[in-house]
Amino acid sequence: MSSENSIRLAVVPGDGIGPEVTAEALKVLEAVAPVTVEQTRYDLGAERYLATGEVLPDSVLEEIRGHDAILLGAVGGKPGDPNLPPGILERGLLLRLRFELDHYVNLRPSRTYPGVTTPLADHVTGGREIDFVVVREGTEGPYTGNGGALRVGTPAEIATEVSVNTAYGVERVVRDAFGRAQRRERKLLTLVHKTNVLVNAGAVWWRLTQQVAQEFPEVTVDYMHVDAAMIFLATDPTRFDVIVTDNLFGDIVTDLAAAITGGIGLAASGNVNPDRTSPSMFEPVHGSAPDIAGQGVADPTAAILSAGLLLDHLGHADAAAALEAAVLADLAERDPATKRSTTAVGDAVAARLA
Ligand SMILES: NC(=O)C1=CN([C@@H]2O[C@H](COP(=O)(O)OP(=O)(O)OC[C@H]3O[C@@H](n4cnc5c(N)ncnc54)[C@H](O)[C@@H]3O)[C@@H](O)[C@H]2O)C=CC1
Ligand SMILES: CC(C)CC(=O)C(=O)O
Ligand SMILES: [Mg+2]
Repeated sequence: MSSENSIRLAVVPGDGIGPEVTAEALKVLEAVAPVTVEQTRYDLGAERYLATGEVLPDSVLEEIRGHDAILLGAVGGKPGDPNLPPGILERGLLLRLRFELDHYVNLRPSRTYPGVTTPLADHVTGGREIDFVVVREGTEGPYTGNGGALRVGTPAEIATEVSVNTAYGVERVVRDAFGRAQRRERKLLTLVHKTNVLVNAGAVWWRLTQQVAQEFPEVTVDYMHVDAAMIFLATDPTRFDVIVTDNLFGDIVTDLAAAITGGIGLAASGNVNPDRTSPSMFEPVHGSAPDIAGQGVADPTAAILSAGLLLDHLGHADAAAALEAAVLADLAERDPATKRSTTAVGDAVAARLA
């Protein structure tokens, strides 16, 4: 039975720890009132590719379009796996979903959690909480597949990956980031780029940031070269509020952001289509973690929090808040000396919602 609280969810568990953490996110989603989930599971990933040669058939993509949202675990094999051509799943499945569904806002919040220790000493954060969001452009940059290689395997080999930055693509993600900054208390937006070297792409980002800033007079605009931003993420992360950046820089920045706030197992993300012309996709920041896959030790918190972002995106703000509160309570009571299994964490969070 379909109702306004029912979510038609496409689930892509994927590879490695993807299915393990997705199962826990679904467990928690099913425990959150008043939403109900009607799931369609898609067995996309390494196993299907190896068995059939299929990565993302067009018919499957069209079916996925018919859902309210997508929950994805992670895709990809062990780096260097001879059975998987490099990027076949990352580009052919994950990025294809992001591009085809126009997920131009890759939203990655980062915050400290009560009870969670971080690698940063107290003197670095000055006792203040880290709480920022990275708005990573999701459909352009060097990830579009523009490039190639000549004279492969010879000493004269040349390989290129061209970064694509359109005014259309940059302006829309920058405007989204300004909107988020406007709604936050500190109203501070930091553009992170490398305008001193990547002068063509940098000029588009710089100019459009200055231009869109005119629409948001309450938002303070800052700029930082990406290398310097790494210094400040490690030494003074509370200075950030909203970071807007391109697809590659955002990918790297958000793994560091995860590390400084308690680990990659806690970092959630949403691949958002703000115009709602297609379903948005929610997934942990991390990958398929082949080094721990199958051991039942992956932390499913990032996947669970990603399900919270999904609820919020679909307008279930109360359910999203309840899910986040349950995760926070669970984190606050975690004993770092006791390692819990993936399912134990999911069970504990779900139990708080029951
Ligand atoms: N969105 C996606 O589907 C992504 C896929 N990948 C793919 O995943 C594969 C592995 O990539 P890596 O670079 O190793 O990144 P990764 O994020 O999978 O793993 C990096 C490190 O973090 C640990 N880790 C990751 N998630 C964890 C969790 N939930 N709990 C505890 N520890 C966790 C792993 O054990 C590993 O030591 C590759 O095939 C890569 O292309 C990588 C990033 C994102
Ligand atoms: C395949 C990559 C684009 C996935 C990734 O590392 C990410 O989105 O953070
Ligand atoms: Mg990444």
